[in-house]
Amino acid sequence: MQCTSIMSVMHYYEVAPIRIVRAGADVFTYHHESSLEIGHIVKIPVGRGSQTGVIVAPVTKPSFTTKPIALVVEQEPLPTALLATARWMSSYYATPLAAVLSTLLPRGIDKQRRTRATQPTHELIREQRALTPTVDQQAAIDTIRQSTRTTHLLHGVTGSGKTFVYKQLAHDAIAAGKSAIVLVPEIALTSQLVDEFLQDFPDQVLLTHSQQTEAERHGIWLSALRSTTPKIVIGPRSALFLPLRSLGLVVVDEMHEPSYKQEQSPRYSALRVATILAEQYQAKVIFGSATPPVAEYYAAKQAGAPVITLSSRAHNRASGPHIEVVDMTKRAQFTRHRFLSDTLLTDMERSLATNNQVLLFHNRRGSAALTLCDNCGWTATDPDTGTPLTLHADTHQLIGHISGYHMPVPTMCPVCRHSEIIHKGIGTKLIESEIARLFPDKNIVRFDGDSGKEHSVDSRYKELYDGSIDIIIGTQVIAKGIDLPHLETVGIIQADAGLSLPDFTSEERTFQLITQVIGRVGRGEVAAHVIVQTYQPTHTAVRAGIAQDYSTFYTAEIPERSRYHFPPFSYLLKFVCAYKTEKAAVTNARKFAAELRAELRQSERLLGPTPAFYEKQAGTYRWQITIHSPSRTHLLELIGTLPASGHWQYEIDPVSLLS
Ligand SMILES: Nc1ncnc2c1ncn2[C@@H]1O[C@H](COP(=O)(O)OP(=O)(O)OP(=O)(O)O)[C@@H](O)[C@H]1O
Ligand SMILES: [Zn+2]
Repeated sequence: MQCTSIMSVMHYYEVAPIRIVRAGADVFTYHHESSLEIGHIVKIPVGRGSQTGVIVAPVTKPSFTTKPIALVVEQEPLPTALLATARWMSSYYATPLAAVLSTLLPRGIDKQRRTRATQPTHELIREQRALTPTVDQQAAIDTIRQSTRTTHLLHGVTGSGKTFVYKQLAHDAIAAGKSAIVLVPEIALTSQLVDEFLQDFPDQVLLTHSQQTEAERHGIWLSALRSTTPKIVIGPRSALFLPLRSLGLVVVDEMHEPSYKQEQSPRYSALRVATILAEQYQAKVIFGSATPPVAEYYAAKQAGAPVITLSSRAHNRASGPHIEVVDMTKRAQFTRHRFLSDTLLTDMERSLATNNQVLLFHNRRGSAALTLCDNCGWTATDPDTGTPLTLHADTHQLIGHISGYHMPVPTMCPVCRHSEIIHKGIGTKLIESEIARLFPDKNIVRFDGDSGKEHSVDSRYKELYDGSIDIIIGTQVIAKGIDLPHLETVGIIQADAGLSLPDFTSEERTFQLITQVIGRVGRGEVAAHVIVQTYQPTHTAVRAGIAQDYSTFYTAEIPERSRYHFPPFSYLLKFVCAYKTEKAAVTNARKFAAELRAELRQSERLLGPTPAFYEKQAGTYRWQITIHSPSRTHLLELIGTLPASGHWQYEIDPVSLLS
């Protein structure tokens, strides 16, 4: 009734819309006739339309007139810890709160949906034995249990049994009535981890992954929000944002993986967000890896965060593999095939004869990296990016992996009309076709960015585990984390392939991949072999990778980072502009660089402007400027000097300077 509503007290709230309403404004004031809580998701009128928003604070009646909140979308408010984390992300990454909230909340949050089952339908695959913890594992568990710190780095060599440590600490969290989040770097590793956790926590696992539909994601989000019992959440970086009532543990498994950095705005690091979230909930975080990023390792030590080491393999009969290095410049080792050495082929044959598995790793997709004319040197390049096109022989296409550009393979040179078009370099598709020719009766499966959903490690995990796939060929997708009992021979086709990329993390990435791939074997009772083929056997990243020697790599890499002002010694800020013409890109980049130089401090360095590695993209020319600074705060201030135009993008803490 009219008069009672006048009599009743109005409540005023700051509401943060999940779409940007006006640049620079994160919150707006609205009123509601009943009392609401911080974190309530509501519908608010904005202009002529309506928007979803989140209540961030109660306020006193303002002097201006306010509009009413139209509707409360969810009875259960968002956990305040999650909201606080969102606000932290907004300021730490200099990103509007709306952009953060729309990342945090599921799409179609205001839709009414039929409720559905959220338990993963997963048939248990891995054989479970009751494990007695090793001395190292028990010590790690005890240290983390007793620690009063938030973040812990679990540096455990490949096969050291980090999963067991995670599970024990997850049991602790559940026993205390708190949830746990276990992050996996990509869907490839989900099945294995879900299997491990479902065995221990059959009714409590909530699984999120990138291939779920909008409705499925929403369903899982709601069941987290409404759940009164603790859950084990398993998923990619976005799993951090499930609205849990309580949280006792966050695990970031394979913390060195680049997928923990989001590449669209907000360009956040799941590692940083995990720590902030855990602080809000008073939970513990474990970053696990056999190859922690050197910058993270250094920072953890500096901050006095516990660094816990598992230095040997967990399985009592695991002896580590026998490793052989093949120098690719010595062609006498390649009498049977041009890139599959005699040693590798012999070892493959031996494993296959005894029904054991073989894994071949190569970090290049497609069939060949370079297509060129043997007569005049013309190279097939992507008109959008200026970088070489990759041959995909199965579809007779040349494809740009960044732009998606494709064209049929030319039968003659477009410049000199010569018919000798040659293809150089090795890709996983070429390896697959060669292996299929050499081993025609074997079950061969390729896993890489081209192999599609039905050939993902996740969907074919059972065949990988039980050994019915004989030969596994793949890129970095198969390099990490997987634990396969029948795997006996591992071949690295060209260990130095990644070193040619001009990026500050290329060597680290090469070291990590070699270490991780070798670590796929020698984990159990099978006496395993690894054959590492490389043109650069003496390169530090290659040598330390082969020796599985983190400390050698770390000791060599840290002074390099210091000398060239890279993390952990400097923070990085990258500005990239995109213009229709090269001239405009150069002129504007130079102009902004001059403005930035005027703001620079003594301890800071500006590099550029230079053409971006992918100089041409989507019909624009891209130029970039990089700033190295010991002060992250000052870099955030520099973002504030960005010209107000749609031509510029910035990224703070980039993990690559190439994209
Ligand atoms: N205490 C134990 N006793 C015997 N076997 C164990 C023990 N702990 C783990 N294992 C076994 O050792 C193998 C490796 O364990 P896990 O996959 O957890 O290694 P990881 O540390 O995660 O390695 P990676 O870094 O390569 O992923 C698994 O097969 C696991 O079942
Ligand atoms: Zn030519």
